[in-house]
Amino acid sequence: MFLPEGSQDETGVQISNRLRAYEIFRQVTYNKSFRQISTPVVEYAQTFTNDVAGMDLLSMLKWFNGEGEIEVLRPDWTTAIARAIAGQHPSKQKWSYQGSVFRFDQENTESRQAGIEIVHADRFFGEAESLLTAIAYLQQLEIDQYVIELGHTGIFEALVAPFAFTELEEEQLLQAMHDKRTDLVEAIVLKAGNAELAESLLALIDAYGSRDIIKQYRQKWSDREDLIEVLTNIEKLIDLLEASGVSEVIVDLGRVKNLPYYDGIMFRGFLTNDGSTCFSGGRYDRLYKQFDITTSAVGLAFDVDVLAKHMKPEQEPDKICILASPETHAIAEKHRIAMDEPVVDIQYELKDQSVYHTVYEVVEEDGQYKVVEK
Ligand SMILES: N[C@@H](Cc1c[nH]c[nH+]1)C(=O)O
Repeated sequence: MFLPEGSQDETGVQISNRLRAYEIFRQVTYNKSFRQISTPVVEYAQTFTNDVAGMDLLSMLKWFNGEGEIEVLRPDWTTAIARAIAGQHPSKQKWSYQGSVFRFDQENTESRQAGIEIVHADRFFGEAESLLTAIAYLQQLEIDQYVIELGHTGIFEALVAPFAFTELEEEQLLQAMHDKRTDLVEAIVLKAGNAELAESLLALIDAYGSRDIIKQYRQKWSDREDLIEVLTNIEKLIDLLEASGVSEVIVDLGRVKNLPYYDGIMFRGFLTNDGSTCFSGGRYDRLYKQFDITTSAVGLAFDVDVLAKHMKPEQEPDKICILASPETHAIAEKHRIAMDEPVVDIQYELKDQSVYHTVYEVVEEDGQYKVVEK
C-alpha cells in the first residue's frame, strides 16, 4: 500500500523528539502565564479564505459537507484562533497552542506547529513577548545556533501605494520580491511604467543584513515619517533582542509578507546549520477587523517537525528486562510497577541480552513466584 505524496509514516527519534518539543513548549508557555487554546481540525473554508484572512483555497485539504458548504482541515492556527477568541474578554491576552496544520503547498501536507498569539495587549509588549518566548523556548530545547530575522510589511506597501497596479500585478510583484528576483521585479514595475519605483524596490532587495542597514535607511528616508516609524519599530526590537543575549539578528527591509494577513512587524527564526526556518510570525491586527475589533494582535509559530529534526536525541536510560511466561506475566507486571525504574521490558524470551543492563526472571519456588536476577 502506498501513501499520497506529502504524507509519511514516522518511527523512533523523530517522534520522541517531537513529543518532547511539544511538552517543553507547554511548560515554557505555562511558566510565562499563557493560556492553552485548541480549535477543531475541521472548519469552514470561509474562515480562512474570506477577504481579510485571504488564504488560498487551492492549498487546502477540502470537501463539501451535506449542506454543500466547503470544509477544510485546519490550514492555519492564527486565523482559527482569531475566530475562536473574537468573543473572549479582552483581559485574556496570551494564548498558546500546539497541533497540526494541513496544506498542499508545503513539502509535507501535515506539519506540526507550536505557537503563541498575543491579542489586546500593548503593541510593543506583544512583539517583545513573542520574541522573548521564542528565545526562552529555543534555550530550553538546547538549540543555540539560530538567527532571528526582522522585516515589516509597511515598507513595500508604502513604496508601492502611490502607484496603480492591478491585483494580479501586485501579487506577481510580491512573489518576485519574496524570491528576491531582481529581474522579475524590474520587468513588472517597468511594464507598469514606474521607473522610479523600480529603483527603490531593487535597492530594497539588497537591504538585508545587520542593523547598520537601518542607519543607512534612516538617512535615505529622512523625509518619510511613516518609514522612519517602521525603522524605529525594528530598531527597538533589535535592542530588546541584544539585551536578551541574541546577537545574531538580521534585518530584511525588502521582505514581503508570506501570509496575506500580516500588517506590521514580521519575524522569522533560522537554524544556522542548514538554514531551515524554525519559527515564523508577525503582527496581524487586520484579522480582527472582520469581527469589528480594533486591537493589537501578534504571534508566532514554531515548526515542530524542524525542531524535532535538530534536537539532540534523549539519552536512553539503562533498560531492565523481566523474563516471564503466560502464567507469570501478571506477576512480572506487578514487579515492574514496584521497581520504580525508568524502563522495564517484559519478555517471554530473551532475543538479545546485550540491549539490557540487567535481566530478571520469574521463578517458582515452593509454589511461590519470585523475581530473581538471571
Ligand atoms: N500562523 C503563522 C504563524 C503566526 C502565528 N502568529 C502569527 N503568525 C504561520 O503558520 O506561519
